[in-house]
Amino acid sequence: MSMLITGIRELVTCDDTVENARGRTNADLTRGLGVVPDAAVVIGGGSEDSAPAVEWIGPADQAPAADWAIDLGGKAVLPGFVDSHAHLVFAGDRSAEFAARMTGQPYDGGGIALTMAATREAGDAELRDLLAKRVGEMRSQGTTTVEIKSGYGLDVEHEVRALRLAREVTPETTFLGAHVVPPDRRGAGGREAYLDLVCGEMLAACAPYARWVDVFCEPASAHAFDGEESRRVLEAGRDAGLELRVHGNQLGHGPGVQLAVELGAASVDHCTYLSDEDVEALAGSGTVATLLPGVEFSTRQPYPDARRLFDAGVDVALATDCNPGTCSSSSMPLMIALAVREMGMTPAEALRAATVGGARALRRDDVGRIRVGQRADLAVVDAPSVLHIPYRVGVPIVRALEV
Ligand SMILES: N=CN[C@@H](CCC(=O)O)C(=O)O
Ligand SMILES: [Zn+2]
Repeated sequence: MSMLITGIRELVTCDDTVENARGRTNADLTRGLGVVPDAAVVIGGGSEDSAPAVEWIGPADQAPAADWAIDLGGKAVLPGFVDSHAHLVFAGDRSAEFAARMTGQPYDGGGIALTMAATREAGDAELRDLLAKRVGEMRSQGTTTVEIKSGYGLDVEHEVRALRLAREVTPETTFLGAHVVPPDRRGAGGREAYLDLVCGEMLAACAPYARWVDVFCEPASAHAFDGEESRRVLEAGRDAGLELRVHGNQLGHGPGVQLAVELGAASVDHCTYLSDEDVEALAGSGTVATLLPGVEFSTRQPYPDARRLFDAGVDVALATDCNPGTCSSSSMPLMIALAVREMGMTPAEALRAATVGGARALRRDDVGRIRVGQRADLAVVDAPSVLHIPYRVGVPIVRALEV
């Protein structure tokens, strides 16, 4: 079965091989997005084993026939967002912590223990329901690929459970046993013993359910891990066959970025505090800098300067980091608006960072662009141009197209 989609006023492909159509409204402002104006797309295939794929893209007046057709009536279409950083397997409520921060309380990672307790307490069915609700919330805002981390179980049984549940909804699962040292392990020698567990029994039990290993590398937090501890976790994960990602430089300057680059991590996420050496290291590397503006919004930390990264030639992605502590929003459109308003990105840069940038951060080339042969993961904007995404901030105008 094939489906023809017409009535696409602006098709944003994020494909560098598609030359941005010139001489039309907003041509300069959407440069780099590979725009096809007044376009049509044909989607085909799709079975139990394979996702529907894009079969044809082009001007609507040249579109081939298909088994059935829908007319979007003049909307914009773009690749579904790739949210490459999220923590969705958790229970409990930390809205009071957010409220306290708004009146000056700093964030230090200490609240993770509260979520750990609530998550361990929750049954599988409750966690599965919460997870499904959060993934649904993301789809309803245009996200079609999401990475999900463990990190609120912090013992073997509950870390495995988190990854098993996450695996039910995405192949992009990340083992984050090294999120913080859990409170019951913080006595003398407990820290070392916890790291032994993370790099030994816990990793062995979690690896079958994970693609990635991650670590909260943050010497500024007493709860998280310093450079040497983080290196140990990442190397153990790599030896177990996992690929690497890092939480780095969130609360202060630190070794996270340099370590991620040295070990060839796919992405280092947060990058709130960057030295010139960090930017230089990222620029010459295969490591993406993933910015998480919802965290700066929700912790009142300073927004990093994305311009500095783009000017240095760093690969940049945008993600939500949706989690109960530092960013409770699952909205990629909000991240785009914040990146434009607060981080110095142009709308086109932010849209690329949220699509093809996220795909790079996950080392995926089948998502993040609209291209013949790729997955038909499309998002529809209830407006004639994608520029409306940051412009109409807070208004739910983007959704994943169900095909
Ligand atoms: N920084 C570490 N982990 C999460 C926050 C976790 C929490 O506070 O619950 C983050 O990415 O910001
Ligand atoms: Zn995170």
